Amino acid sequence: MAAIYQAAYRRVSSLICRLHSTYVRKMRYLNELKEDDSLCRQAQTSGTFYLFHNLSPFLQKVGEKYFVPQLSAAEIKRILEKFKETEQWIEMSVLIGCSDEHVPRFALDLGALEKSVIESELKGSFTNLQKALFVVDGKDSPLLASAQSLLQWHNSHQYCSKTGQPTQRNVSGSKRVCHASGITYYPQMSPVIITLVSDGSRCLLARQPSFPQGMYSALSGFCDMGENVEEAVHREVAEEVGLEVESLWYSSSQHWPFPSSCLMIACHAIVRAQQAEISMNKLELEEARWFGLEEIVEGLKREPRSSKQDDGSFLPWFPPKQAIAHQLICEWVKQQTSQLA
Ligand SMILES: NC(=O)C1=CN([C@@H]2O[C@H](COP(=O)(O)OP(=O)(O)OC[C@H]3O[C@@H](n4cnc5c(N)ncnc54)[C@H](OP(=O)(O)O)[C@@H]3O)[C@@H](O)[C@H]2O)C=CC1
Ligand SMILES: [Mg+2]
Repeated sequence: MAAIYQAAYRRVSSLICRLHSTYVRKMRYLNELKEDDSLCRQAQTSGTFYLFHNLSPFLQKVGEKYFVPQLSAAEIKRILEKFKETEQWIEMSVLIGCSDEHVPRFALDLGALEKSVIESELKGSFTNLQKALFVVDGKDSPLLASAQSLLQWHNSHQYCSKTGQPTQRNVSGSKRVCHASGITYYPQMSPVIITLVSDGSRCLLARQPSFPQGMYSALSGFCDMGENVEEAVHREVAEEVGLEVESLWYSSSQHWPFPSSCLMIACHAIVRAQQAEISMNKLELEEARWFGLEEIVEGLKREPRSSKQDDGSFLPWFPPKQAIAHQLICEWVKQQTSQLA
């Protein structure tokens, strides 16, 4: 009788499985890989690998385009053999996703091996993430950013902050455990709000001293402990430019790997036009000012290279399309132009 029930249960389960979308099956599979060490170890033998060297991703250049190659486990072993290293290195990789066909993707940092040997063997170069993110295809940059953030997190969480004992990672790299204290550590992200303030007809952009010359961006800031997104937006706008937000709405979010794993939560905010006088916080900002629609449209067309003028000053330009600040600015332009139409 039990066997009949079991067979019926299996048939229903497999039917449910077939009914699930590709996306749902993929997410379920990834979750299984995170939870099941032996399944994940097995997956490493059939997976593909993104290589890093001291947190810089490996890129190949074909003509003017940059690609992020996915290497097979066999190719990784071939590189390791060159250094007379064993395939145990593969265990240091972290799971970062999988294809629709359930081919798992891992990231592996070979920072302890000679960079130039790998580069000449694989015909490419390890490129600083600050450059890599902006030259690769748009679909690859979020993957590189999350892979690098996870590798960086493992790098800096080797020890338990309570006992000082080494922590051990699971096979997928989704967590680390201190066996002495029983504490489980999960990869951390810092929530950061980014807000494009408008007074109805102008928008407010600012420069931090560390920004490249001529670049202006929306206001941003780390959320404080216990604060919600709305409170963080109100506080940051008050702190940085001395204005009181009247209303705000959420736009979208983005994982941002600088300085290390931020969750950027992007919002639009409105301040009253009658109370729009900026009082800038000079400790955080170098400049903050209002921009009209025309100036924003011109700035969006400008390349950083073409912003320098003959007298040495810089015309304003805005963050590139990979940054969520760019998206906020484009949304504001759309809003304004639809109001004018
Ligand atoms: N993707 C995008 O479009 C954009 C992304 N950003 C990102 O937003 C982030 C935050 O922006 P920013 O305006 O500088 O933030 P803040 O205005 O909060 O100022 C940064 C300062 O806050 C302190 N701080 C508080 N909490 C943290 C934390 N968890 N991690 C690091 N520093 C913290 C540090 O001060 P102290 O050093 O004195 O302790 C730091 O220098 C940056 O990492 C930046 O890369 C910013 C603009 C655009
Ligand atoms: Mg700030």
